[in-house]
Amino acid sequence: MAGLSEGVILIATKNKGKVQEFAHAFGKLGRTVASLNDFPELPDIPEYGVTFAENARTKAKTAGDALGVIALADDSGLRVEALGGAPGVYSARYAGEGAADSDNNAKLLRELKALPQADAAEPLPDGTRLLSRAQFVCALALYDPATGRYIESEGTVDGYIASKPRGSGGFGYDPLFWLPQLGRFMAELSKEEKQSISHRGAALARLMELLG
Ligand SMILES: O=P(O)(O)OP(=O)(O)OP(=O)(O)OC[C@H]1O[C@@H](n2cnc3c(O)ncnc32)[C@H](O)[C@@H]1O
Ligand SMILES: [Mg+2]
Repeated sequence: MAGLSEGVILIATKNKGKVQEFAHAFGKLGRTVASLNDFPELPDIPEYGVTFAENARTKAKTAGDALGVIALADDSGLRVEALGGAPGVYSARYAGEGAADSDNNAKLLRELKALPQADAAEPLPDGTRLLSRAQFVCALALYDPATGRYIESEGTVDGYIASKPRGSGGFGYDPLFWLPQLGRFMAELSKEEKQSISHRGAALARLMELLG
């Protein structure tokens, strides 16, 4: 099994969008990251948890124990008010196991447009509707296999799900997530801007505080 060089931070994820965001955040601190894409021999980690925090702990522990290094895991997703908090912990597989981001986004729009209820806010100037309030959530777990202990944090960001996608940055549901505080879509932000406002950026800042 390939090893991990000294000082490299292991992110227990296979999501390339997350890897890029962590690489950006830790790059500013002079650190590089590795991910589970660098260890294809490790089996997929099942996500049976009913909370983001539970799934984050499972991913960090499984990867950390398997590789014998400190591991940082991220479990995240989207809570949509008009859908009673769905897709929540099922965000990655909303349109089915192995679903692509585009499938999940298409299902989200289908579900929201099928609801009888009124839009959540006035349309944007170009007529794009704001279908529901929504919140991105990110739970982080840092696990040390030497002690069996975790350091955990959580971050959120509030916004709206728009009726049409905009922007080509980020990943996942970013092109549908409109930020009223910026008047822009999450997928229109640079990595730096996204880190400063996102659920992941907030969770990471909190984790750094806890680490002192
Ligand atoms: O479990 P790992 O390997 O980390 O990768 P994953 O993609 O399966 O990640 P999750 O289980 O945490 O599922 C999170 C899903 O929520 C969505 N999501 C999370 N953070 C997001 C973000 O910053 N922007 C857009 N969508 C996000 C995205 O669709 C992810 O697939
Ligand atoms: Mg996952």
